[in-house]
Amino acid sequence: MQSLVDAIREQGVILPGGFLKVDGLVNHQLLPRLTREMGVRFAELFAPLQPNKVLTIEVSGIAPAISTAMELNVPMVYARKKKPLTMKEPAFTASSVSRTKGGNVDLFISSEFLGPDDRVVVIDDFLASGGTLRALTGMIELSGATLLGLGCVVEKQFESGREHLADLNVPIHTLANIVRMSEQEGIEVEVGR
Ligand SMILES: O=P(O)(O)OC[C@H]1O[C@H](OP(=O)(O)OP(=O)(O)O)[C@H](O)[C@@H]1O
Ligand SMILES: O=c1[nH]c(=O)c2nc[nH]c2[nH]1
Repeated sequence: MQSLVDAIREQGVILPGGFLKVDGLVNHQLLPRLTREMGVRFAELFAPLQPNKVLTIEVSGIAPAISTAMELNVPMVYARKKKPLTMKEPAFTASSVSRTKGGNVDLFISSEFLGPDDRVVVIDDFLASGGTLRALTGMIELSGATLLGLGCVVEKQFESGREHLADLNVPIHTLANIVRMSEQEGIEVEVGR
């Protein structure tokens, strides 16, 4: 998605520890036109698989996921990082690591909203190590739903998440790909794959 690549070139900041700050478009402030375009692109890529649900994880996955779900006209469910008292049992759970906040997080999805009839596309903001997507796909498996594909707004190719998830045997689509980045050479970003 060229508009996203341009925005990352303009606004992306490299932080210590291999983090890319794109708070002005993905992780703090959201830009309606850009977010809508993300959904349109993901919907084009995944519609042929006939999903009936989009799954993501709070918090930064929600915007691209709802944009995609609106285009596909299917419900969007997000995994919660704290179990609310309104959540009906049984809930599917998994553990993942919060990359930006540090530490382990427990994830919860109610069996009310994910089950064997669901054909699911997972959308998130970043594909880095792939750990978060692994946790989400584990919950899909527990629920008996079918995983159709994975979509992320930004891929950090140098963290090899795509390779780590290859055994899932589903299409992985990203909208912008960070090939490499360093404080000396800057951000090398290309249209996703
Ligand atoms: O591929 P991985 O190595 O798992 O990294 C990607 C994950 O890291 C971030 O989550 P985080 O909990 O840090 O942030 P958020 O609360 O903004 O969603 C991001 O939102 C992805 O979910
Ligand atoms: O804002 C972010 N920047 C990153 O580099 C990153 N990697 C995983 N999750 C991330 N979130």
